[in-house]
Amino acid sequence: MTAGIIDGKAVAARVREGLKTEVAAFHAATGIQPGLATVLVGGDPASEVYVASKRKSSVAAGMADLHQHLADDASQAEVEELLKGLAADSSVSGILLQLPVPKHLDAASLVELIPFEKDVDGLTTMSVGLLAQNKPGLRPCTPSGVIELLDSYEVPIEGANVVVIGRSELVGRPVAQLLVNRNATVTIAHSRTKNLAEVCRGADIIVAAVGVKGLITAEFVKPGATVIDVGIHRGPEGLSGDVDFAGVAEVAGLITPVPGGVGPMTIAMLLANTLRAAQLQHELAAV
Ligand SMILES: Nc1nc2c(c(=O)[nH]1)N[C@@H](CN(C=O)c1ccc(C(=O)N[C@@H](CCC(=O)O)C(=O)O)cc1)CN2
Repeated sequence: MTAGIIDGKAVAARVREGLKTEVAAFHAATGIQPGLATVLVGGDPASEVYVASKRKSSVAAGMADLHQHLADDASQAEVEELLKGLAADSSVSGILLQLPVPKHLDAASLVELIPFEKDVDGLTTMSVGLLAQNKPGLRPCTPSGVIELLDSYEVPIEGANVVVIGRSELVGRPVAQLLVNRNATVTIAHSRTKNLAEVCRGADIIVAAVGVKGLITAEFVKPGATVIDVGIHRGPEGLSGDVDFAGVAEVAGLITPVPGGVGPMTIAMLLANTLRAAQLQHELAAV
């Protein structure tokens, strides 16, 4: 293996430590304890694990845990009622609707009930617009985590050729926009892209967020390129990503592992967004 490993666990731990100090300082200066309302509908096992981790990490950072759990058969109206209540509650700094929600619910319209200043997932139309216009706002957590990893390992973004594989609203589109806002030259590849391996071989940075286990193999990668794997696949042999780690690590300059790469950054950036949301609401209240 020639590639250096990007240690997401270590970067996330550093971010979380810094936030703990910032939260304490904000609390002491304003009397406001940032509060995170995670909303889980149903009992999807992976979602339960992620939400438990978000709650534990928020408390460790000095925030209030304002978790809400609704049954699997909660109606659209019940979830709407809950979200409207949280939107109006001044003790709630950030609201997060854990995805996916059960199939009978319309996730997109539920997300729109979150006011932009509490949208710690950065998924509302308002937050997406602010990102597109490169205006201050709350950015989606996994994409911000990708940028934080690149910055932590001093990977140049400005002027870099980046291929993002995947165009989801949660990861592909926002990460591409964040990279464009940092003056990268970005190609968004997807299931209809022709000659994907050839397109990827032109990249200084590859962000794989396509949801196909092991799709990115060594022949997709220019020697020395940075490879960021956002995929998570559970199999009998444990977790793996969209990247064939062993093969690609022979060619890449830097690579994220799965687990221990991008995943831990998602929760660290959520905490950063929750503090930022509390600060934003404090500033808006003073106007
Ligand atoms: N409302 C949201 N829903 C979902 C999001 C999101 O950002 N907002 N992202 C994913 C799931 N997710 C957080 O919710 C998440 C995924 C992975 C990890 C993580 O730490 N992964 C670890 C492995 C953990 C494990 O053993 O499973 C790693 O990669 O090292 C954290 C959060 C979908 N839903």
